[in-house]
Amino acid sequence: MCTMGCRLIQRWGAVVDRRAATAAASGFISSSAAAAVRQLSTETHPIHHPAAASAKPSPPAAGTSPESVAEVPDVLSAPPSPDKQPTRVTNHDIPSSTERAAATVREALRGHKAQSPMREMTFLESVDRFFDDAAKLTHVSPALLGHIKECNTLLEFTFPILRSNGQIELIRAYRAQHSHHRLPTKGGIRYDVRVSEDEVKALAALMTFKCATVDVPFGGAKGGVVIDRTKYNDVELERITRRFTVELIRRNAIGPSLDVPAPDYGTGQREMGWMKDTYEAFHQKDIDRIACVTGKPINLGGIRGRESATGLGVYYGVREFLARPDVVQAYSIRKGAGVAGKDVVVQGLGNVGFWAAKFMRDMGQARIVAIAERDGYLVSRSDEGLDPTQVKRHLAATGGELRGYVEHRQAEVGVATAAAAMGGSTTATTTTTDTVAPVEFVPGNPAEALELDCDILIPAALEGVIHAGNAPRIRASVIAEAANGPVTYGADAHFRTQRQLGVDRPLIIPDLVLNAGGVTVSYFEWVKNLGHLRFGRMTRRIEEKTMRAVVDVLERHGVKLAARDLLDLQAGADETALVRSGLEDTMCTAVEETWTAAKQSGCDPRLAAYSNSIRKIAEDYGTSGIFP
Ligand SMILES: NC(=O)C1=CN([C@@H]2O[C@H](COP(=O)(O)OP(=O)(O)OC[C@H]3O[C@@H](n4cnc5c(N)ncnc54)[C@H](OP(=O)(O)O)[C@@H]3O)[C@@H](O)[C@H]2O)C=CC1
Ligand SMILES: O=C(O)CCC(=O)C(=O)O
Repeated sequence: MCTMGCRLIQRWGAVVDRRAATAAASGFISSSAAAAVRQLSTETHPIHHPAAASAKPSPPAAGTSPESVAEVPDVLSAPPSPDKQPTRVTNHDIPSSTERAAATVREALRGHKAQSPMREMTFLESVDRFFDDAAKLTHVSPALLGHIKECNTLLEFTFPILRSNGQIELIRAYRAQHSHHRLPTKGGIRYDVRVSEDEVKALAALMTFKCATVDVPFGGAKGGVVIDRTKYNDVELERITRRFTVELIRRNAIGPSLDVPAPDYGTGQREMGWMKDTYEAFHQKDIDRIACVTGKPINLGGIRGRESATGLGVYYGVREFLARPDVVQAYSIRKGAGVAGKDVVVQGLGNVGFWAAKFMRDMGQARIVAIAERDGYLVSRSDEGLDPTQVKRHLAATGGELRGYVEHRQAEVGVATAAAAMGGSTTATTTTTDTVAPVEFVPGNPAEALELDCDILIPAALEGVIHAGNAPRIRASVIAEAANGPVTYGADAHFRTQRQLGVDRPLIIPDLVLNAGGVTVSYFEWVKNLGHLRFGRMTRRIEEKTMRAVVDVLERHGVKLAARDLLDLQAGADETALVRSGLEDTMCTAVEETWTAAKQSGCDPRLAAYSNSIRKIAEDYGTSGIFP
């Protein structure tokens, strides 16, 4: 363990010995592995370090002007700044999975770099720069600001897994815990080849500020496993997930009161179920053990509404910003107030993108004009736009490819039309139309979709997609940050310059506010798990009876209610209704607080959200003091 000011970095090289290999070979929990974990979990690896009386503010990040933004982030080879990165200690050569991952990333970045020759800073530097700019709007002391900004703990480790072909492979993984001012720390687990130290630290910092923005009582964390999940079968993915969980257990980096993971890019309910099951195997005496992770399947203690929460929160957030006449005026929002009738482009139809698109269309009456995925993008020129559910179904059938969607729909509609002509019944998917909406598939670089003419652009895949290189070509009136960090500091600086020049710039609804629905409902799930009771279970029927009595009184006084109103009035709130109500309230409050601060400080919503959260965290330190 080494301490550097307020920052504690813990790293352990993997114990790549025969015993670990045998444990992995046996499909994970062999008795020897269990014994090893038991032994290691008794070691003390304290990760809660509020002590920071000697915290010094970190120096400003390199490249401090928009013009000096560094090269497009090469997440693998970007040189670490010496003041922040202690010498890497590992006890083995670079794992083969990391080498393969590196090759894949370099390949992907080649296309990206060809697109944007501008120099750009890393993700973490970008987050740090936003923090620094926002900090100037607060009256927090430089020393405390330094403490709030730094990542407290970084775990980096490797572990072996046995592939189905009998080969042993080393996997690299991370967990960053950015702040322990509130416990547990909280944040998702990402499975992707681009996962790196810089990325998890940036994402963990965003979690800290996001939780403060929506008043969710957690510190920020984020984890990641460096794999291309498409290259592993389900058995291998389960082994990786379970072994990763054990590596967290042995470092005291998972637990209901310590650190609570959740889904992120490349993971979902399934992985959270495996993590929970693994954690439980080692903590049977802990009555709160299922609160060790959120985003679980409902039958394993998950909560209704978590899967769609981030996307629904995105819709609520956009709706709330666009409902404000002063926002519409300040950013000259095309087509004026409201979501209805707006043209929307979505990048990434995963968990967040799908639900965001669905709610924008179904609840907001927006038109989804384009959807981008890895292999290209779909553009619709019809009045009704794209139906995200149909596109998602196609992606599921093709293993994630948009290619073939147009032909597939044509065939579907053709069959339905023929069936209808023969007097046969039509299916639910085809009753609404008998001709295929004019949809075009544009193969190739999905990033081109970001530059399409639209009202609302929803990047819902990865960070850094709107950068200094393509920012001048973005035509959207609103950029709704469903992903974490999709707009770089360089791009943001470009848009701010536009403002100074009196040119219209997009309203950027920042990630700290807009995608906070996920962690908000994770908080509800955690509370549900600690309470050991489903929300609404004790109240729904009594609410129904009370409302029935009220309706009876109204009817006795001659008030006639329509059947639909009667149903609505008498429905007691179940878990889904309560979760959505809590989510909507949280999002509305966050937008209100953010926009109020933006007006007071004369800044954009991003800096307003950062500065509000910095103030809240500083207030926590002010009242709790600094240990010891
Ligand atoms: N899940 C959550 O609750 C939350 C997630 N977020 C953030 O939202 C973002 C998305 O997360 P999530 O939806 O969970 O992840 P998913 O893995 O569910 O979905 C991501 C989608 O984006 C696609 N994609 C990848 N690269 C590109 C590209 N270049 N162009 C277009 N599409 C692409 C992926 O395709 P493929 O499957 O082929 O890789 C996948 O369909 C991340 O930034 C995450 O941190 C934020 C808050 C909460
Ligand atoms: O649900 C959670 O706890 C975390 C969600 C997350 O990772 C995020 O908001 O980026």
